[in-house]
Amino acid sequence: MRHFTNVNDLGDLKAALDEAFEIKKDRFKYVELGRNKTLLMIFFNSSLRTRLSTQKAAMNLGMNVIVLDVNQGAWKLETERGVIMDGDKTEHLLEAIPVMGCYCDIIGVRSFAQFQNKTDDYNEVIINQFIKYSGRPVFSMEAATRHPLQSFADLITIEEYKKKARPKVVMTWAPHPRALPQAVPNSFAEWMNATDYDFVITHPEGYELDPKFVGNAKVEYDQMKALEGADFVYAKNWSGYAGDNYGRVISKDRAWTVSAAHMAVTNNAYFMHCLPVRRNMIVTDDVIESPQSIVIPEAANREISAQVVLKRILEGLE
Ligand SMILES: NCCC[C@H](NC(=O)CCC(=O)O)C(=O)O
Ligand SMILES: NC(=O)OP(=O)(O)O
Repeated sequence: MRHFTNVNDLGDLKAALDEAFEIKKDRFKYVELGRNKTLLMIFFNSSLRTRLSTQKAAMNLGMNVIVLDVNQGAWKLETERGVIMDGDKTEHLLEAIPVMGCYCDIIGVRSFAQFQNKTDDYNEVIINQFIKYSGRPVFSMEAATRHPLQSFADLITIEEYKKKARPKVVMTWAPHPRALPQAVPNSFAEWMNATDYDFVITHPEGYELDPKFVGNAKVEYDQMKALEGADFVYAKNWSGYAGDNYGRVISKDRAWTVSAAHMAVTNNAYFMHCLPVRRNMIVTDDVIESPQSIVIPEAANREISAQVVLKRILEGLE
């Protein structure tokens, strides 16, 4: 594997899951693979899980790791071409990217949607410039439209906890005070569509996601109806995608906050969230603290998903 930005880069999901469970049994089996190889992780946005789990995965593979928080200590980067750089931005991404490529073997990039230009966001202009100009394999640590390391960890988690071959998985929108990207729900939908699970998406009207990601999912506007009989409840906030609602908060309706009353109509479902989560906005304290909440094992699987991806990229290095 050269780059990793979406589900298709992984190929056969069954094989990827087998590899994940093999690694989970013995995390240090491939500790020689990354010897003298350097991972550079670049963060344009904050992170707890991605940063720690990806670094741990790289260390399990024997790699060296460098982390750059672009907003803390690096020069301010210009991303648009053709701009007269007479403002506060010191360096252009077009020089910074190939320079960063000189110091490492693999690059991970976190760069959220900026909500200034939907076309740029949905064309993934930032991570695609890293792919084009770094000369290195690049993987997404959450880009503008997808968060594939998260979705892969979510899939591993569902496979570990499911009690039937074809569980009902419901992704529900939940309220949040700020405008959040669509990357996590887009990506989760993309990965769920690559399985044969019974997959349902529920959200208030106006929160329709890009049809490209919704795929064959059933969209149900009645949250309680959607949750009936669910085996997994995957909560997430996202901001509007369609038309003028792009990047906007349309509703903060706390009737959508996942509570015990919501979980009561499910098939004793497991509760999932990628974290960080705003308690009593997205989910009530009692639900996230309940035995059915698997948010911690879900986060733990981020180390495994990252390790499969790094292992495959290392195996593909010339
Ligand atoms: N990678 C996990 C989620 C990251 C991001 N959440 C956030 O920015 C939360 C910010 C806040 O709660 O203020 C998102 O939704 O894509
Ligand atoms: N779930 C996730 O990606 O968390 P961080 O934003 O903390 O990395």
